[in-house]
Amino acid sequence: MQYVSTRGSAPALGFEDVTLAGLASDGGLYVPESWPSFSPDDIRALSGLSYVETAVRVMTPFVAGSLDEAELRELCQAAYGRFSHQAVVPLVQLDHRNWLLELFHGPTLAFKDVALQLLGQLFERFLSRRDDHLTIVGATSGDTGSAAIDAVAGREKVDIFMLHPEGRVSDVQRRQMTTVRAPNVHNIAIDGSFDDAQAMVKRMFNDADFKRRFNLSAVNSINWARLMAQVVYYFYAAVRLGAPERPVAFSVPTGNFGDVFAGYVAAKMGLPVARLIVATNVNDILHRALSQGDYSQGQVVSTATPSMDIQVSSNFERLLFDAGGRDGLALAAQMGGFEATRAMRLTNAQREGAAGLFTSARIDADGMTMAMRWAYDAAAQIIDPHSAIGLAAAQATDLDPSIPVVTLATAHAAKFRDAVERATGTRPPLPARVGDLFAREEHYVKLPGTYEAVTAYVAERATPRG
Ligand SMILES: Cc1ncc(COP(=O)(O)O)c(C=O)c1O
Ligand SMILES: N[C@@H](CCOP(=O)(O)O)C(=O)O
Repeated sequence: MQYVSTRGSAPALGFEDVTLAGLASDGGLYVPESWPSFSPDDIRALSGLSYVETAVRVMTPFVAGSLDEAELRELCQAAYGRFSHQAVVPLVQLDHRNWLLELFHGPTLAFKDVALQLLGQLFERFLSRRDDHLTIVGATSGDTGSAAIDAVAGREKVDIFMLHPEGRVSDVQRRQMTTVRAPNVHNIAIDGSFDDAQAMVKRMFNDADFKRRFNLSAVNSINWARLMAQVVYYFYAAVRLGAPERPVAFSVPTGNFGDVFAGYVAAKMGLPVARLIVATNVNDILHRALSQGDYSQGQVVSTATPSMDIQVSSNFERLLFDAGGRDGLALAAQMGGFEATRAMRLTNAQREGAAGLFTSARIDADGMTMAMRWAYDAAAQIIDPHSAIGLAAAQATDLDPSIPVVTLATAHAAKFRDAVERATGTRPPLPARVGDLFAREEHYVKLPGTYEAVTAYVAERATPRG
């Protein structure tokens, strides 16, 4: 399998190189040169398989040329062996039509673990083949940071620098990052938003000299391997609900457009996905883009769903590329325009290409609270605010009532205890695996939100290439 850049001028690479590169050298994102195809029989054959075996079947075409099936299985077993639920991602029924796919049973209690536990294994395997060292720089609005740190803490061939927006993540999220004691882990709180942090990370990748000197790689969903691992659970859930015979809709709380783009990939591979509901909070750039063609960056507003307080969604570029006809050079010009003016209109081809599968909803604080209360009162489920945004969007979307709707439950309620308590009157306890979080000592630096301050900090501590 070869991968091409959404901006059309970086060299095509195989899976191993794409995983280690993160962002393409022309500033674009890597996507497979064509989508693997699963026939109805291939999908039927997934029925009854464990999560690990489903993962091996779904991901094998994407890693071809870099890992054989036995190697992939070994890495998946190591990654998903650390989940606390036998099913890895259990499905829970809420009513006759609504389901939750619980993606938060990994070590750091959010869906990010599903991909990042595997990415940690992939880095280790590929680096041992080439005797190399990586510097990971990442941006987090709360969950990617802890999941990535957990996946690479203590690994000899990797240093990780994680930027989070100071004061804009929950206490549990911050402590999950800053209480990890390992010499290769560096936490940086910046004065700014997640968007500022993400822009800095991309700028470091686009500085060819800096990228080469420190051998930068990415753990954010700009890294293709992140999305590949997330495609698996769409297959796993849909097969349990009757695919390929019965189509299934998914509602996805969305920020950086990675999770829902993985659903698009599953549909492109042949999974009968009836709808992908893009659920945003009031930071609604994606809702405006999909419903009106207006992709313009608004001011970020802090909400009770901090992980989705995002106004520039990295992976939307992947959709614009694929749905718009895969013209990389045209997209490079369009994205250049966005980077200069912070606004762009989708082309007709991009809008039509997305319209067949996507629908969107913007959910405000009241909608989120009502969904949390409904899940608690009607189905005895305590859900986190992000999952509630997804559930509210599912309930607001008009669909054929015979189609099951799966809301992706992206985080454990305990990560957002104050918001959950406000909505339901119940304070979720911290699960045993993070039970002593508030007794541990925190380690992080605060830096001004400038590129110069952050790169100077990284350059002083990262291992330069020999
Ligand atoms: C709990 C939670 N829900 C939803 C999202 C949004 O996912 P994505 O950025 O892949 O759209 C995030 C962060 O990305 C998150 O941490
Ligand atoms: N919500 C994310 C933001 C980063 O998204 P990613 O999927 O691109 O890593 C977070 O929790 O950090």
